[in-house]
Amino acid sequence: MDESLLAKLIPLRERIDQIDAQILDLLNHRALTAQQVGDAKHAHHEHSPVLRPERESQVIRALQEKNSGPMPSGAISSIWTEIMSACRGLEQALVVSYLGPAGSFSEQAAFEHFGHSVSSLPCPSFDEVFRAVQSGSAQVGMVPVENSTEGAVNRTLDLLRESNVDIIGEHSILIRHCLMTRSGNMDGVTKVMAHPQALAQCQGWLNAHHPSIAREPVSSNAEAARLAAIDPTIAGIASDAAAQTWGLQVVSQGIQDDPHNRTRFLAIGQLKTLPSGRDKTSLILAVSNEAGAVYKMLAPFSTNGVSMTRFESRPARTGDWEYYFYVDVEGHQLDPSVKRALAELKAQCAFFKILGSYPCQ
Ligand SMILES: C=C(O[C@@H]1C=C(C(=O)O)C=C[C@H]1O)C(=O)O
Repeated sequence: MDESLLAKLIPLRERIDQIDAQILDLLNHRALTAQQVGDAKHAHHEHSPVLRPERESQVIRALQEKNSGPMPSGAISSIWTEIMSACRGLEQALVVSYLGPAGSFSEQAAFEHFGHSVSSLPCPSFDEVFRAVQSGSAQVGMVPVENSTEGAVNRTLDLLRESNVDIIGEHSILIRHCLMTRSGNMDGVTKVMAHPQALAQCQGWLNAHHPSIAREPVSSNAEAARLAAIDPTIAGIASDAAAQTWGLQVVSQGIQDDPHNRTRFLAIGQLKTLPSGRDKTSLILAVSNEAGAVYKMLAPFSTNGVSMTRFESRPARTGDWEYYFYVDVEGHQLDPSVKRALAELKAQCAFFKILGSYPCQ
């Protein structure tokens, strides 16, 4: 290296080493303090939850507001997610269930949301993810609920209605699909495998580039990658991370039809999240199949000044054109206006279920 450059770098690197030593000291100081919080919670109530999603959101938002740069706001969020994950991990490793195997987008969402100091429980289906949370073998789970290209993830909607878990957070990620094989080319490939959602998100590209190769749905994209790793006649559609996890070569990158393809995931658990100051409430409603019923059903939101951010319907499977309506509104169920709207809805709806209030991402 150039002598004059080296002369400039040496003191700067020494300064960075000093700063890192200070950060390390502070991190340990923080970890000890978080442990004291844990001890205080435990002394107060043996089963007090270690994870407080609203507190973690408040910590990150407060730092983002305080931040004057040049650290980007997104970096503040990912760095502190990891710091809090490590602090929590000292008290108790949070067990997180999600649709596996390793390398799935659900795994990515789970790590981005809860940090890496967790214990992972990859499951073979969404049903198993819910079951793990409900039985307590996982404290939290991460499931996809909607995609910007393909819409609702119906199985998740049904499981939210059937099971007894709370939504405790949301996390949306950009979904970039890759086509991958063992060899890095498509020679001898007879099947493209992926989760049905991924096949749908890439159908235009597949029609244009590999119209004659059969498409076969499997339980997850990472599962397709796992299968492609043992069979050279299979190409998988999955994430970059899955290609690395399963030792595959990427044939084509970014093959999703929409370059802005995003999936929103929900964090689920068995705990009630308190207001964080910027929250959302999700619920399921149903009314009788009569003229004007849906219009009337929604009136309590507008009369109480509550904004609706999502409205989705699922057939109730009665064969009678009856539906469950999945509604997201701004605010926490403990906020006075939301509370009033919910009380009115509960009194008038044939079906009413609160899925949870949780911090907005
Ligand atoms: C330390 C606490 O417990 C956990 C860890 C947190 C942290 O490291 O900042 C924040 C919230 C909780 O999930 C707390 O409740 O403040």
